[in-house]
Amino acid sequence: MEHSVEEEQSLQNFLTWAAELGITDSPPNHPKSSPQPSNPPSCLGKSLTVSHFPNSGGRGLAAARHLTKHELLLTVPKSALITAENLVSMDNKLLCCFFGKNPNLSSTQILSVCLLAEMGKGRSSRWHTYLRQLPRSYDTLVGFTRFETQALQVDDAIWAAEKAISNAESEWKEALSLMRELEFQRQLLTFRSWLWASATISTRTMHIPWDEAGCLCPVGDFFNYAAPGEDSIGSAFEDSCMQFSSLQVSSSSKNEVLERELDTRPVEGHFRRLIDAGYEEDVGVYCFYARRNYRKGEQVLLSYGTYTNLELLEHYGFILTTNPNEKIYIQLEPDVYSNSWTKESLYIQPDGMPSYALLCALRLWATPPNKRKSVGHLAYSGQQLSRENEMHAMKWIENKCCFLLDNVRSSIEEDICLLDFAEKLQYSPLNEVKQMPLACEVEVAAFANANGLRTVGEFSFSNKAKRSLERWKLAIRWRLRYKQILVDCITHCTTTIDRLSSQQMPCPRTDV
Ligand SMILES: C[S@@+](CC[C@H](N)C(=O)[O-])C[C@H]1O[C@@H](n2cnc3c(N)ncnc32)[C@H](O)[C@@H]1O
Repeated sequence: MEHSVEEEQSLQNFLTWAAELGITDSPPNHPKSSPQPSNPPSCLGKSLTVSHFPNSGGRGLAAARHLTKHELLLTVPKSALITAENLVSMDNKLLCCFFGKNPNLSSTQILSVCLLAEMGKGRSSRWHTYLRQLPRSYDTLVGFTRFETQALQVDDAIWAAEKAISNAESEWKEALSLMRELEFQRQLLTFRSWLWASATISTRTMHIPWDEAGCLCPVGDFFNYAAPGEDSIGSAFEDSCMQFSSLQVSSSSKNEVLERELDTRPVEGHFRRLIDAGYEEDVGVYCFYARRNYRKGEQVLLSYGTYTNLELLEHYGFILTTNPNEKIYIQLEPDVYSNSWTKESLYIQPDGMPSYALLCALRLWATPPNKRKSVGHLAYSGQQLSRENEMHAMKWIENKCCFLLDNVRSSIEEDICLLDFAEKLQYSPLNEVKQMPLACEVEVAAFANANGLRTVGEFSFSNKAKRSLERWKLAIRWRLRYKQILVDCITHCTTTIDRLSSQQMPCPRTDV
């Protein structure tokens, strides 16, 4: 990716500014800390450098040298963290508006208002150098147009997008009177500006114990994401702890427990780090650690938490082709559903296998009601109950997957074709996109229509259409992965049924 001289200069200014705030990748007492000042002064260069990774997050941080697992890589002092508290404390207008009043807004709404107020100050903002580095637009679900939302094809995903949009709209309306009271410029009062602020917060805030909205963490928010467990071969304990680490995660109480643990551990030393990032109260610093060893030049990644692809799309605006935490939730009919399982435990895994709970629930359902009690303990311990029972359960899952696949508008082959076409639209000169694949005609026409393009040949895109193309591709990639998992599940079920039906041996338990 090409970067303008201006962008490079702006990044360099930002890194110098960050160094002045005390942000550093070679903290004092760090064994790799160097007394030599860099020229121009920069907060990076000893352990990390800014680099571009086109297929895994774009701008990110690369290892500047060999990095060792659990090593402290970056520290950001509390005074450099951008929180609602410090934005309000340095702004008289905000202070007056909030002083003694409860604006009845959530902490995230308050941070959005503060962020927009800061944007309104332009160059005079204390955080101007940081704010300039922020993306101008995001691909989170909340920014999906109607066409892009429909391109997700699956009801649950469409519903998630519609809910995100309507929630954002309500939150914006609730905050409008405060923003008017603060005399925001007209442009900052728009829903578009609100979406930008809330997406900035959703994609970049990091957990802090004293504010649920989290904080913006200059330089620390340059780390791109890897799913917990994806690139670290840690112990089960370490992996489960990683779920609660770093970028704003769902449960603040879990974080508090974890941070209490962390406070007792030295920054460097013999103890293994439990997580890869967190605010350390005793030193008043946000610390980032290497989750594994890295070779020089490799991208250093952070776990923001455990997310399915739909959740990643909703909160961060991207998906992973290989996401170990992907799940296709399966709704059971009332006659199959057992209260013993939470709905979140009933799903198909990314490898196409039914989850433990789903299989247990179906094995019990496939057992005659009068026998369920006597075999319950076997089912709950994950055992196969009988050959017929297993075949019955597998047939149910297979039928369910076929039903779900029948309910989406396009096939896997069509999606692959469409994705290929959409990629070409982006990278090929116009005249190379000669023929539109027939199978994709309807959707391509809908895309052209939604973006005010008269014909599919007219693909010299406006910036708005380019952004829409990105989100459309994300929607296609999301639904494609969904369908591939369902197909893998069908293969698993049919293979199991074939194997069981060819077995000659009678099963030990023929009573179920
Ligand atoms: C905390 S920021 C990371 C830095 C960001 N790349 C930047 O340039 O500022 C999080 C955002 O980076 C992108 N991102 C992070 N990890 C990614 C990944 N593995 N694949 C694709 N995009 C990713 C997403 O846009 C996400 O919302």
